[in-house]
Amino acid sequence: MPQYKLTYFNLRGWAEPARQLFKLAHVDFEDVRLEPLKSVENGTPEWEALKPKTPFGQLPVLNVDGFDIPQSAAILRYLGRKFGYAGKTPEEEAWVDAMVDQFKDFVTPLRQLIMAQRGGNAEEIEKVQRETFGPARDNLFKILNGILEKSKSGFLVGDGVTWADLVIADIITTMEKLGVFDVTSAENKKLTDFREKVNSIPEIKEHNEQRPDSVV
Ligand SMILES: N[C@@H](CCC(=O)N[C@@H](CS)C(=O)NCC(=O)O)C(=O)O
Repeated sequence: MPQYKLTYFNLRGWAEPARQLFKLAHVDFEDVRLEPLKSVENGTPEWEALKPKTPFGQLPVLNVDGFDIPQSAAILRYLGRKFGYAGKTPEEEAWVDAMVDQFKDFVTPLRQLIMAQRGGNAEEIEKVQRETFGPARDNLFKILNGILEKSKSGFLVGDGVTWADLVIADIITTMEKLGVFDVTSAENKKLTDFREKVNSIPEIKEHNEQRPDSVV
């Protein structure tokens, strides 16, 4: 069995679905958590020392028997294929990739919202919500709702859970914690039920109950 080491900050962020994949597959890994960044520009001493040694100067990085893999989606695709959570056919694999690519298009507006919330200026938060984050979220939710409507399994792709489900379920949690996803809203019912379905998988449930909590 290879030795896996996943290095990230002490956040859910870009690493959480990979941590969940290890739990789902019952595979041991070293969960290295650095102090969270003080801000995107201002790192921490332990990160400053590690950054130049990482392939792309960012985390997460997965190390497999001494071999480094950067970029969260590459890590997830690699683990998903190895552990059987990447889709059952090349077409399903393509759809898993497409779901996560679609989500990645949403990251810039989401980051703008997080930065505006951190700045604490109510006018700026309202502007980002109205002009960038809100329309991007509505577009993503329309796509996700359409897919879930047609899904026979309740998962996004095929008849079982894939790494795309873990990514999307986790980002719903982040949005809830940021105050921009209302679990009580009827409009959000499909997405709320979807997240519940993913988070009810026994291994995921156990992992989520034991993990350190964070907003992102
Ligand atoms: N596209 C990358 C984004 C990774 C990323 O943004 N990492 C941030 C933390 S969330 C980071 O390492 N920041 C520290 C830095 O850039 O110095 C991925 O998906 O892995």
